[in-house]
Amino acid sequence: MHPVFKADSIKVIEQAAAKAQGFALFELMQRAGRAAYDCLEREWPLAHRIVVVTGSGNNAGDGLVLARLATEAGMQVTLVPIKPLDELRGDAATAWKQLESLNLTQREPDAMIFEQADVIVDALLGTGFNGQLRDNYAEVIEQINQAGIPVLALDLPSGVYADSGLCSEPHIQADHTVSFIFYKVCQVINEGLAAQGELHLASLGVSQSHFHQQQPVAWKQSYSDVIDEIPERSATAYKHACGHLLCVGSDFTMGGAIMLATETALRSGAGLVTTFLHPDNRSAALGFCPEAMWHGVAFEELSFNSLIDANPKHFDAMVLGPGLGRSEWGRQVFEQSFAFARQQKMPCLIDGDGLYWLQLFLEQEPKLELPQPLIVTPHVGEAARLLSWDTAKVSEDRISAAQAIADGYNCICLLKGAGTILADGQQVVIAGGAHPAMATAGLGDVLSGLIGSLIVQGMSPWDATRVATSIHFTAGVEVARDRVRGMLASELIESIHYWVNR
Ligand SMILES: NC(=O)C1=CN([C@@H]2O[C@H](COP(=O)(O)OP(=O)(O)OC[C@H]3O[C@@H](n4cnc5c(N)ncnc54)[C@H](O)[C@@H]3O)[C@@H](O)[C@H]2O)[C@@H](O)CC1
Ligand SMILES: [K+]
Repeated sequence: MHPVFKADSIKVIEQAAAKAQGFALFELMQRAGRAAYDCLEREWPLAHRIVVVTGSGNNAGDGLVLARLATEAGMQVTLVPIKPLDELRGDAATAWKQLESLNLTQREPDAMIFEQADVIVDALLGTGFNGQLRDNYAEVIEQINQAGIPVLALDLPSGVYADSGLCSEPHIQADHTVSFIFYKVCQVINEGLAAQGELHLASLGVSQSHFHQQQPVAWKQSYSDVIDEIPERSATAYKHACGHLLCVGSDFTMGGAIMLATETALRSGAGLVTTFLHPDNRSAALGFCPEAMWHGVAFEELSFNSLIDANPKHFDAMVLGPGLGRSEWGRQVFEQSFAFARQQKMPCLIDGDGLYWLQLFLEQEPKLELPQPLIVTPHVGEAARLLSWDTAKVSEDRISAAQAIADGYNCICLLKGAGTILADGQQVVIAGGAHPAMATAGLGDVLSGLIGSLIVQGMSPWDATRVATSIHFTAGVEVARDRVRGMLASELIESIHYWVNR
C-alpha cells in the first residue's frame, strides 16, 4: 500500500527527509529532474526534439534539471518559459543557473513550437497550483493539448489540483506523469486520474521513515496488495463451511440486479447463496443461475418473515438493496430484512435502493438502531442523501464524505467514483481507479455480491470490502482492456472467478 498525502504534508516531509539525510532540498530537485529524464528516455527512446514548458515555481526547476540532462545526452532542447527564467527563486533559480551557460533556445509559446516537438515536458504547475489559471496559462495549456504531441507531466499535469483531483479547464492531458516522493490525492481519485496518463512514482530516496508526523490522507491499495488476504481453502472444505450469503433485492422492474450479486457471490466462492426477490423474477433467476436458492417474496402476504421461518438456515451475511426499488414492496422488504439483519447480528451490506430506504427510515426515526457490522456502498448522489449534503459538496471532497458517513453511521463506507474510497472510521483506503468502460449498469451489484461472498468465507467486513474493491476493478480493466464502452457487468463475473483464485 502506498501513502497518499496532501501537498503541504509533502513539503514538510521533503524538508524532514533532506535534513535527516544531510542534503539540501536542491538535491531533491536534481533527483526529481533525473527521475523525469529517465522516464522520458525509457518511454520515448527515439525522441530527440524536446520542448520544456516552465512556469514560475519549483515545478519549473524540475523541468530545467531535465532540460540540462536531455541536452547533455545530445537531445535538442527548446525552453518555453511562461515566466521569465531570471525571476525564478530558490531552488528553481539554482536549476536555471546550472543551465544558463548552455544557451538553450528559448521561444515564446506558440502552436508551431509545440507541434514540432517529439515530446513536450510540462513543468508549468505542480503542487503549488491554486485558484483559477492566471495570465496566459490557459492559452498555453490549450496549445499544448491541441498539438497532439506526447506530453510528460512533472509531478502532476498542470491545471490539476493536487489535493482534490479536480481539474481546472483547461488542464494538461498527459501521456505519462512522474509523481515525486509520494502520491498526491489527484493521483488516486477524480478527474486527475484521466489527465495523468500512465503514472510513475519516483520516491527520490524519501521513505515512510520520513513521514515526520504527517498523516497520510489515505492509503492507495492495488490488487497485488490484497490477493494474499483471501483465505486458503482446504481440500476437505464443504459448502456449509464456506459460508451462506443471503441476498435481498430486485423488484419486478430491476430483476437483474440481485441476480448479478447472487451469481458473483457463488463465482467468488460463497458456499451457498439464498436470494429473496420479487416473485415475478423467480423463474428468470433460476434460468440465470440454477445454483442459487431463489425465493419469491409475494406482495400480498409480504411474507419475508414467514419465508425466513420456513428456511431456518444460518446466514453469515446479508446483501440488501440491489434493485429493491422504491415501491411499497421494496419498503416492506427493506423493513423486514433490516430488522432480521439486526436481530441476527450478521454483517449487512446495504446498496442501491436499500440506501434510499435506510435514509428514509432514519428521517422518520433518527435513533433507529442499525445492524452491525454495517457496510454501505453509495455513489455520490446516494452519499449526498445520507449526509444531507449537496451533491457538489460530496463530489468536491469524496474522502471527507466517506469519512463522515463512516463516522455518522458507525459503518464501513464504500464511496463509488473514479478511485473508490473506503472508510471505516479509522482509516481511508483508495482502491481501483478510473476506466471509461466501468460507467455501466450493474457493476455495483456485482461488487456487493463479491463483498458479501468474501465476508461469508471468513473475512472481516473491512477486509472483505477492501479486497473485493481491488478485485472488482482489476476484473473490470481486464475485461474492458482498451474498449471504452459496451462492457456488461455480467462479463466481470468470470474474470472475478479468475482473480479470486490467483
Ligand atoms: N525542493 C522542493 O521543494 C521540491 C519541489 N519539487 C517540485 O516543486 C513543485 C512544487 O513547487 P512550488 O510549491 O514552487 O509550486 P509550483 O511550481 O507547482 O507552482 C507555484 C508557482 O505557480 C504559481 N501559481 C500558482 N497558482 C497559479 C495559477 N492559478 N495560475 C498561474 N500561476 C500560478 C505561483 O505563483 C508559483 O509561482 C512540486 O510539484 C515538484 O514538482 C520537486 O522538485 C521536489 C523537491
Ligand atoms: K506539471
